[in-house]
Amino acid sequence: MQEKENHSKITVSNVSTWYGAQAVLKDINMKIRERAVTGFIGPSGCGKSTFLRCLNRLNDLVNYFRIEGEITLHGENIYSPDTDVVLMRRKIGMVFQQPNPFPMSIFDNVAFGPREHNRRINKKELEDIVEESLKKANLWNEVYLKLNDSALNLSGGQQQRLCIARVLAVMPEIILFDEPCSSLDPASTAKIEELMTELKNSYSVVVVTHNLGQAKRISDYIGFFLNGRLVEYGPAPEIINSPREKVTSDYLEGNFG
Ligand SMILES: Nc1ncnc2c1ncn2[C@@H]1O[C@H](COP(=O)(O)OP(=O)(O)OP(=O)(O)O)[C@@H](O)[C@H]1O
Repeated sequence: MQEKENHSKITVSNVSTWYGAQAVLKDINMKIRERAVTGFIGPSGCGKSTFLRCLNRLNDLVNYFRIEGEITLHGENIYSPDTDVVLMRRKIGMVFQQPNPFPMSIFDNVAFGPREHNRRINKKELEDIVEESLKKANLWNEVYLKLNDSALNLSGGQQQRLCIARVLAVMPEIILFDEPCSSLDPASTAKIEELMTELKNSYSVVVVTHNLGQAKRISDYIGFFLNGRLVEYGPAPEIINSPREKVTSDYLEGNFG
């Protein structure tokens, strides 16, 4: 079946990675589509998080990490020595497994990035960005009367939506989610899934998930990783209903992992 033409934002070419002597990712090639949810699945330890973190160079923080190959955003290699890493990470935001709000007010959490970006931003501009970001993260109605309260007093699910608002406030193009619901209850999980589905109208969303049900519910494209290789990648209905590889169907049927 011919794949529907869709613009891609990120192109990954021949990416292999190592932690010290341990090879983790092996020759990964893929294009990540614009305005779609791309889900990465696979058993524990297969390299999904490592790969996600390659997409905004978070592994740079590990000094024994090494990468070969190329990852381009709009045709520019993000691993080029000329890359402004701070600017690149603003375009490619990340939401982590554990909600990690800063120990400051709800307002200041969302205002943090825009203030860093533009020291002379005025109060009204900042208030508008905070309101808009909280609305896009479906949190505004729950917090607009207590913007000066500590973010740490919010529930886990609210904290995760605050972290999403914090990413949105710096106007990213791509949002990476690393198992964003693994610490949340089913109701909070449903809200984050709904939000990811809404966000794809304006952003490219990439999500690592252990939860196959979640991958099936929200993904437009799915990549199945095993032992550091991208075994299969394509439109979600094809991967779910007629995977090419037997190992993919075994995983989807819950036979391992
Ligand atoms: N900072 C690190 N230092 C050394 N090894 C690491 C580091 N992070 C991950 N690894 C190793 O790399 C391999 C892939 O891990 P990774 O977390 O990317 O897999 P994963 O598929 O996301 O797993 P999980 O689903 O359990 O989170 C594992 O063997 C892991 O131990």
